Amino acid sequence: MKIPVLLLCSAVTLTWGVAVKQSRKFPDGFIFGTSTASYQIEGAWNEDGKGENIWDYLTHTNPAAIEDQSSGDVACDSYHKYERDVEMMRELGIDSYRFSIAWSRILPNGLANNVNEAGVAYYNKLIDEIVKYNIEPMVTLYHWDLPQRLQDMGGWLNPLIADWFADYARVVFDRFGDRVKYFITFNEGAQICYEGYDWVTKAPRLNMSGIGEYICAKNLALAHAKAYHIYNDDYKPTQGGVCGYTIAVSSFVPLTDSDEDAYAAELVNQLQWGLYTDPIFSKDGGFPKELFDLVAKKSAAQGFPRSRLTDFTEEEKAYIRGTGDFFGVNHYSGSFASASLYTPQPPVPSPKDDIEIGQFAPDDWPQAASFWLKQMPDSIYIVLKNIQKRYGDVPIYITENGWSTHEGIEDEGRVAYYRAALESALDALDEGINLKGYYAWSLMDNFEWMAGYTERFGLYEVDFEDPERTRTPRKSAFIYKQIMKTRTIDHDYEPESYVMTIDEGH
Ligand SMILES: C[C@H]1O[C@@H](Oc2ccc([N+](=O)[O-])cc2)[C@H](O)[C@@H](O)[C@H]1O
Repeated sequence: MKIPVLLLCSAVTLTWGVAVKQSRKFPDGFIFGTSTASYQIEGAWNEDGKGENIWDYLTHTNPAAIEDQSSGDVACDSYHKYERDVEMMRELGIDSYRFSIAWSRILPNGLANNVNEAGVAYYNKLIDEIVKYNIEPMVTLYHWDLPQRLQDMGGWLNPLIADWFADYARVVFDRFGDRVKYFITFNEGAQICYEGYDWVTKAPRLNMSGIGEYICAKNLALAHAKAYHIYNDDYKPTQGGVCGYTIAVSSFVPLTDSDEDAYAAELVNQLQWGLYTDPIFSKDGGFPKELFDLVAKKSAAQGFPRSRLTDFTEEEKAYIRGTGDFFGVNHYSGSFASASLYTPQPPVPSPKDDIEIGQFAPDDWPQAASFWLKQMPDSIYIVLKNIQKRYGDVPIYITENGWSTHEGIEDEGRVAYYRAALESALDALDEGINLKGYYAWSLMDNFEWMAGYTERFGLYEVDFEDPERTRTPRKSAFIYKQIMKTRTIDHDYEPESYVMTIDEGH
């Protein structure tokens, strides 16, 4: 067995026998930012008319599902502390802030007949505060917090949800599009559909194995396309923004140079992201061919009269194709893919639809606090090349990238991860990949879904024992600030002190 050596594009060259670092610069106009999501930071779960969402429902009815039996009821309390959040953005000197809107905060029962003006007012205050300091807001319409009333009516399995989402999207564009120029419809299709309706690792935790994900994937694509067309036809001409889609993309590299392992890597890419993004970004539209054929074959062998993965009509394909102004990538890690070597060790994405593809993540890759997160060398470069190969020169934003620790201000693991990740992004830029920006996950510690508060991703530490939810910058905050300020990566830079200030102009 031959394990491929990854292409490591080194930033070190030899001059007169001495190793010197080339100081490569991020190009002018490259956007640096940080990301968060509503349920993970806002709290105020039932204040000022907000409706219940599927994470409120899950954490209240089944607290044991969450590792520390916690919830996002208060979280970072950003609903009340948003001014401090914006102050942190100014301290860091970010260009842009990605956050999400809680659907049930502005439409309490999910439907657009009843707009909660208090919820709208909260986002108006937040957006006004952001733009006041020349920070560009990037808004995700849906980061997993579906109004519970819509889930009661089937959630993402009910085809009517495409219209419910489109109506919600129209309210968002209408109320906030004068100041928001970057919209993302969905955060991570596979996590919404596969984890929510098959693997039961995310709300609503419905086990519709082998079919739930596929119904959801189709409804999600149609919902995205409807929202995109509304923006494109009714708002873009006057507001002039863009509307994209964000997906989790890991780097899957064939373990050997055999055809079987190449097929395994292709299939795992199709399972993780192609199922969601091919309908939007591929030349021909529709679901990925290999996966589509495989599910059809398996369905037939299982006695189903038709495939569990229902195809789009030609009209639907045409309606969805091309509905992405940019491709948002949430990238964290990767692994080798093998057709034969099945190694049930974390991180192992579940073999969806019983497709057993071996995932091989070497022991010597650094391990984060999250079981699924290992630091794969040069993985951003690999991922961006894969996307370019699949969809050409579509504009790409890395909308999330980050590293978890258990706690602590001296977060050397996160510092090393960010430096390596950004070097890898520079490698991709050097090769002309159309990468427009990079958002660190996350601005601050927050509610990490099923892991509760046991894993921390923040540039700022949050004290969840403190009613004030005090935020304190970690070492990584100073390192990221220095990178953004100089637009270069100085691997020797050490902060003089851990006192954060706002630089002139921010
Ligand atoms: C830590 C953040 O995780 C994001 O979700 C994913 C999903 C999939 C992978 N993956 O490696 O396959 C990584 C992260 C999520 O969007 C965000 O909210 C955070 O929880």
